[in-house]
Amino acid sequence: YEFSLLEEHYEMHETIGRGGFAKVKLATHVLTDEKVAIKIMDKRKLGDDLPRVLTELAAMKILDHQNICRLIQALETENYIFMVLEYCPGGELFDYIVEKDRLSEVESRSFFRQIISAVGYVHNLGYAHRDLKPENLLLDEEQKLKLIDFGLCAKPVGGMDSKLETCCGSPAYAAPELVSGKAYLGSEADIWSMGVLLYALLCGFLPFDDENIGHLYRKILGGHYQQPKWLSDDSKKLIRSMLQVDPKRRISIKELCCHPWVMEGYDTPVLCDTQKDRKFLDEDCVKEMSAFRGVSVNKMREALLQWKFDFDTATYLLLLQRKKRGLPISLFNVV
Ligand SMILES: COc1cccc(Nc2ncc(-c3ccc(C(=O)NCC(=O)Nc4ccccc4)cc3)c(OCC3CCNCC3)n2)c1
Repeated sequence: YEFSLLEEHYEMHETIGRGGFAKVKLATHVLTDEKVAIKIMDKRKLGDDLPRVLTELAAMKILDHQNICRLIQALETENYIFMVLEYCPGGELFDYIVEKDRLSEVESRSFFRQIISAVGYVHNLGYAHRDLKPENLLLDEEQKLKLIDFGLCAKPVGGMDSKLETCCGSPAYAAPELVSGKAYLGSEADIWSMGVLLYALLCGFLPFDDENIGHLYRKILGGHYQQPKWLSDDSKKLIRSMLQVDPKRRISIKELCCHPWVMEGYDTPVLCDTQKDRKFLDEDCVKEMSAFRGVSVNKMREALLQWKFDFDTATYLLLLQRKKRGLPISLFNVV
């Protein structure tokens, strides 16, 4: 029934994640044999959260950055919304840190620069993420980070939302102004969460942690945390500048991009703009698709440049992914 259209193009596999009201299944795009993650949302269960999902879908169609998990196709049926998303074979950054106990300053810096770039890009578009944590940072096949918003908490900046802990699980990464239910700026709250993230990368545990949620809130509002002896002075200073209880005293994204600790070993500040350009299409992929679909190259290019996130957009993006991985992109012998 509603899944049949999807199942013509994707072979569904196991569920790899369950969020508030979303389920994510691993799937294979039949035509290109590429793996994808399909987020399935039941509109009947979404209730008054439906507008938030439509906001996220609209955001995903705009977000186009090398460190953000990209939308491949969007499909709406009577009762479901399907988001076909880039599959990240490396899994969650959370598991990567747990496995390695904690990361070196060099590796933490490499990851943190990618996080700054992705969050800065989202902020420049007027969005805030609001749920930055290692579970929402995935690793692709080149160990690059991809930001996702699994808990469906992405909202336009400035929104007041005291329901955070309900839709986004543990508030260990949540800023003081957020846990105290005050009105807050999403971009400032994201900086606090990035401070908690950097601490988690360098230490392997959280700065504020307590199984009793009341004690956890008190620790966050107090802003006191341990400084393990292995932390360098520069990393302690950087973390301190992000974990400022008063949001107005917190370092900004712009200052982060060229902070001495962030710049160490690199000769360029972090760039928050995208390296992708939607006006440019890969001609090999367009040609392959036009031959396969029996339409002219110009017609195929025109259709793809509309970025409708339909089955053609999906085939194009997954062919491009294959090409980037050095795999053949001929569609005829894949079917
Ligand atoms: C190999 O073992 C493993 C093990 C685990 C995972 C994987 N791979 C793997 N790849 C891709 C996904 C995925 C991508 C995007 C979205 C999403 O919700 N996008 C929407 C989105 O990103 N909005 C947005 C982004 C930025 C700003 C604003 C809005 C959801 C899921 C995945 O999910 C599994 C969950 C499991 C629970 N923790 C989180 C990930 N898993 C692989």
